[in-house]
Amino acid sequence: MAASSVFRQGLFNHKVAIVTGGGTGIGKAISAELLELGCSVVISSRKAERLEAAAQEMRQKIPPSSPASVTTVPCNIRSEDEAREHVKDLVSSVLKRYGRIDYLVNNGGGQFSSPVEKIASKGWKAVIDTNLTGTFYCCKEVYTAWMKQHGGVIVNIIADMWKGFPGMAHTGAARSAVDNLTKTMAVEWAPSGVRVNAVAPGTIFSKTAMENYKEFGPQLFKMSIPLIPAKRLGVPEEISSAVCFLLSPGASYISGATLRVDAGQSLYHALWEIPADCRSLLFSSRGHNKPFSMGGDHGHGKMSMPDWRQWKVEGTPLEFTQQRLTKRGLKDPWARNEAWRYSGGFSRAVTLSDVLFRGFKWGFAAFTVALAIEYTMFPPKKGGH
Ligand SMILES: CCCCCCCCC/C=C/C(=O)SCCNC(=O)CCNC(=O)[C@H](O)C(C)(C)COP(=O)(O)OP(=O)(O)OC[C@H]1O[C@@H](n2cnc3c(N)ncnc32)[C@H](O)[C@@H]1OP(=O)(O)O
Ligand SMILES: NC(=O)C1=CN([C@@H]2O[C@H](COP(=O)(O)OP(=O)(O)OC[C@H]3O[C@@H](n4cnc5c(N)ncnc54)[C@H](OP(=O)(O)O)[C@@H]3O)[C@@H](O)[C@H]2O)C=CC1
Repeated sequence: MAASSVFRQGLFNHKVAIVTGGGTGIGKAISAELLELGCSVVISSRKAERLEAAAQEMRQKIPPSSPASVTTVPCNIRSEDEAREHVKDLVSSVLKRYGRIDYLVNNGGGQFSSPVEKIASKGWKAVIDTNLTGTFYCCKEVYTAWMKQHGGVIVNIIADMWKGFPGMAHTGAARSAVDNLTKTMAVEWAPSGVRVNAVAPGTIFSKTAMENYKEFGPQLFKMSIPLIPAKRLGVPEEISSAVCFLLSPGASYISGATLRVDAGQSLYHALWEIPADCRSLLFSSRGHNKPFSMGGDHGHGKMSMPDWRQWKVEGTPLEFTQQRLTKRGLKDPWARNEAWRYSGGFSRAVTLSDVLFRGFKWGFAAFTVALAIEYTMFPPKKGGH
């Protein structure tokens, strides 16, 4: 429940909002703050019991004088053919009950952590269908059924995927797509008086968010702390106030924007660790292509500028690359060609021809100068010998 909103009481009196994933974490904080400001909220997600428990809890905090109410509508936004129908039912039941939809907050979503190479196609689809297609369905349905004629405001919750999302590529791709979708809808739906914005949270602690990552959860959230300029995790209420602002008339001239609510996290380090002895196979052979490791202490937050003097040479590039490719089981001629190319063989060949060319060039120049000197000092006698 929102501690206490910084916004004016009654700001959203008689308005109606749908908040997907409104029964837990960030969605619950958004719903609670909207309720506190007088808005009626429909919370919607897959787990009906958990939704109802959250609604009960929030209901108790609504003052009797407030016009606000909270309702639950179970709905799976994930598109497995019938998802579109689920979303249609959600929207029509809200219109039936309240007769209007002023705000839509697409917060429901999530993912599992996995490196790209380990993501199964079913897992990829699950995350894309939830976060991208589910958001699309909700926006489209709310727009066609209500906002097209009456206006409204949409806020999409995305993520800190600005530098890619190593460890969660599927969600990075989906959220990036929603960032783009936000801009398109902002323009296409402007004539209807619909504003569409997004909020990109940093790492926000909630029990449910942490539990999603099972035993890895506590570690994941703890590991994030040093990588956040504020040196702490965010809390759901800090996302909620940004969402309420974007929904409010205070943001009446803001559309198509994505607000990063991450204490500068997206500008700072990334959680994905690259081993200290990493050697890029694509490193140019011009002078710096030797495999290296960095000496000294180059932990997170400590490395400012690499100290080139600390590079240590470990074998020839070709040896290293061959070892690496053999380890990966790449034994075909293509792999060997690649090994040769990436390890600098190609560049060395280019360098050799360059040296030969220069040799010829300077040799020719020297010969011409020598000839000129000889002709000046010993001009040929007229009339021959
Ligand atoms: C390092 C990072 C730095 C990143 C550092 C980031 C810091 C933290 C930032 C926090 C960001 C947040 O969003 S926190 C919010 C977290 N909350 C959520 O994610 C809640 C919603 N999430 C979910 O419901 C699930 O995660 C999601 C996978 C999307 C859907 O789950 P479901 O149970 O509905 O799906 P299922 O049908 O069981 O699974 C579908 C397929 O997905 C795949 N799948 C599902 N879980 C899987 C798993 N743990 N590992 C592999 N694969 C999995 C399998 O292929 C499944 O098929 P089978 O093989 O057949 O089973
Ligand atoms: N916490 C964080 O650090 C960050 C969170 N986010 C995003 O913010 C949003 C809220 O996350 P947060 O509150 O932290 O975590 P939670 O796990 O608490 O919230 C996720 C919510 O989404 C709902 N949901 C998941 N899948 C579906 C579905 N298919 N249909 C309908 N609802 C669904 C869940 O409810 P149910 O299980 O009942 O369906 C749950 O209420 C998510 O989109 C998350 O990815 C983004 C960046 C960082």
